[in-house]
Amino acid sequence: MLKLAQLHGEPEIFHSIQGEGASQGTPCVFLRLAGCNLACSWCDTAYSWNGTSPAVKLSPEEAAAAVLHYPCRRLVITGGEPLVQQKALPGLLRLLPEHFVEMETNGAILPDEELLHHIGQFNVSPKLPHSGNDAARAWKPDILRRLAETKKAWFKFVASCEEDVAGVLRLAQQAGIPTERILIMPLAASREELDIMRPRVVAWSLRYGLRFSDRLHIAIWGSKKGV
Ligand SMILES: Nc1nc2[nH]cc(C(=O)O)c2c(=O)[nH]1
Ligand code: SF4
Ligand SMILES: [Mg+2]
Repeated sequence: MLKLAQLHGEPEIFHSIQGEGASQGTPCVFLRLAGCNLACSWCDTAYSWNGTSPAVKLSPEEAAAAVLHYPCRRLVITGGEPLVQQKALPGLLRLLPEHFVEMETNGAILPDEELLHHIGQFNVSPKLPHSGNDAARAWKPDILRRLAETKKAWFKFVASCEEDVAGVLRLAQQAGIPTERILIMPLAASREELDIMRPRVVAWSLRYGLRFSDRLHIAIWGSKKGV
């Protein structure tokens, strides 16, 4: 069984454009799993792991049917941290052989070989000290190195100040992350915060030669969930 986040009384599966990262703007079906191995102070999906909204259990067949409801052959598996449930995922992905699958992950759990085979793109978002997590739990250079070696991974870092960006470059080097695979993204939970942060992050992106990622779903829908 898969445990999905619950939103408005339903398992959270929705159709939207990818709001962040290397495939920003692409139509995708999103499936949000419950549970996380970290606890970021600014998490925008805490309801998926902090117990305020109980998870919904779906069989692989039920989850695949809900995904296939949408006329879209690109799937984003997100959370929470989807790799907490990695053993249950091949059963779902075998039922979706025509889908290209992206996974949003915090990069602190290593996907096994079977899952590496199924996932076409990892959107890795390693957590910096400003996330409030214990660094030894959140920053796993060996796992990030392995993900970088797959050549399927992009690394998006949430930045709130210029020191964060300098830190990203230092840490990325330590974890074997190629500079051209890094994106920096504004820390923002609302459209207002995003409007303030976007020009700052763009200026850092130019200064440090790093790719910028917007957060289109926040720009368009604000802090609304399930979009
Ligand atoms: N449109 C849209 N794009 C997203 N990219 C990553 C998301 C996430 O919550 O992981 C997300 C999300 O929740 N919505
Ligand atoms: S890793 Fe992601 S889902 Fe988990 S607490 Fe941090 S932001 Fe939230
Ligand atoms: Mg998110």
